[in-house]
Amino acid sequence: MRTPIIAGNWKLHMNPEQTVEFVKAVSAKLPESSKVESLICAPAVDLDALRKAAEGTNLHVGAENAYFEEEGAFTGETSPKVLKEMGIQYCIIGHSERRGYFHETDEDINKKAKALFANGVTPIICCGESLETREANKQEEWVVSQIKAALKDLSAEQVSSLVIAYEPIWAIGTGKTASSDQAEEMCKTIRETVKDLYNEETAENVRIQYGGSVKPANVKELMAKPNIDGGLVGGASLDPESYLALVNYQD
Ligand SMILES: O=C[C@H](O)COP(=O)(O)O
Repeated sequence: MRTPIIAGNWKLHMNPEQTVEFVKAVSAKLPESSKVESLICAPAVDLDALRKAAEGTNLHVGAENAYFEEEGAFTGETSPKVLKEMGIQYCIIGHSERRGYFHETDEDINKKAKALFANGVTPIICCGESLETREANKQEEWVVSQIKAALKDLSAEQVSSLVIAYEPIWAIGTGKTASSDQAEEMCKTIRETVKDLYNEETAENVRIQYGGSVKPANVKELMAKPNIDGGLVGGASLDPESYLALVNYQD
């Protein structure tokens, strides 16, 4: 049985003080981790404050990006080894904003996944098509190719434990959510791709999130779909009340 995972992706928002305030506001009302995993992925500059504030609560902590090298002359990058040392459990990789603005390739994302596993941090691997690709009805082949590239040479055990986030680019921050049927259709395709690449057990274990204008008003419908195991939420994760409504969608 897959435990649902609702993750906030704060992007370039929040400072350490706001982070501590946020955790204070949500910590008493988070669901049990066995019921729903509540996660916040924060900017690197907030991670220390977030991890300390979240200690002893049901809030899990993740980063928004990491480099594939552990140390060296790589100005401005974040080390997966240091994430582990800081007690960070998850790290988003391959978000469409990283692919688009920072020119990250499928190969980089595969290297980052391996570096995170080498350091005991669980990757959340993002994939998703542009509006142009969807209008050309090529979304399935696009996403399948991103998944195959990202998972290259990972073991079945590793893939069982990671998280995949399907985020159609046209639905991010636009208020235009994919319909729950569109989201389910692609999450199902992703699970079938994992089954083809590995086996049934791995496909049953891997958790697949949908991201793109997820809000308290639509989370329940999305989470009711059999292949959607969670949400990766931008805007609606910044406000404590809205975040609590998302993670407590079962109530
Ligand atoms: O990682 C989160 C996604 O980019 C979705 O962002 P959004 O919920 O603001 O549309």
